[in-house]
Amino acid sequence: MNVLESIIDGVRQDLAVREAALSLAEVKARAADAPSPRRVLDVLREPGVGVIAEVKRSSPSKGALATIADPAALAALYADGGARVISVLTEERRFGGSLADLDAVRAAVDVPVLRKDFVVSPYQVHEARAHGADLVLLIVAALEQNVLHGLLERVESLGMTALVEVHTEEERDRALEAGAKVIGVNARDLKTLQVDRAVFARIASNLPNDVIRIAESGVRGPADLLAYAGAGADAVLVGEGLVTAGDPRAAVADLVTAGSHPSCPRPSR
Ligand SMILES: O=P(O)(O)OC[C@@H](O)[C@@H](O)c1c[nH]c2ccccc12
Repeated sequence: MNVLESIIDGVRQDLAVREAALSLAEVKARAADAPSPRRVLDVLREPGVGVIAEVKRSSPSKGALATIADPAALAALYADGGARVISVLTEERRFGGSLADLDAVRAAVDVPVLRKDFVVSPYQVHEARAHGADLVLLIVAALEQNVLHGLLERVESLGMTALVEVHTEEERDRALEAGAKVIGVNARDLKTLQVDRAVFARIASNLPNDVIRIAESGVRGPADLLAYAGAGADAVLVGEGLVTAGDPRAAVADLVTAGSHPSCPRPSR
């Protein structure tokens, strides 16, 4: 079993517990009662390279990164620093996240919020909406093509936006075939956990013009943002570099400043 498969194993076990506690019908009813999702595509198309700031306590590759006793306070600092979107990991076993974190962050900020998890079932999509998510991550490597299609349609039918994550050319083609409007290229291979920042340039270079491109993982500071910008990124998704920063607001602001400076390479589309 590779790392991704073993993470998904645990995710399915935890999901079974939640499904036994709360029916799909009840989750759907809660999702229907939730305030409407925000319009994410417009936010991601604003000028300059955007920053998606992640609430991330730990990871399978690095172990514990930060305690984050108050995820709402961290998210508020991120938003204050100029983050366009806040990403909240809700996977518990490897990343130390929870749906309670998502609730707390949702209540603390006005910017769009991403539910970052290993989504394999429609239940999790309705759950994301019920907890106020505006975006949902779908990882192509974790999904059969027909399941990817179905989940993407469900995300959009609830008014949310799918961030469709790829790591290879084949996965990129599958994301496009499924109708992805926002594609995240993860520099980290979830099967081996190795980071290779060059993957973004290779995979993002021949995406259709109207697809929004997010560079995920490995951003340590403004220089990495500028490199991804030069390869056509509309936004970068940053976790470790922000949760380990002494001043997360300033760390986000430094990235935002680099991404909006006139010398920053702009997506020429
Ligand atoms: O901490 P980093 O290197 O800045 O990476 C953030 C983000 O890209 C990473 O957390 C991530 C990307 N795709 C994922 C899928 C599941 C869990 C986590 C992720």
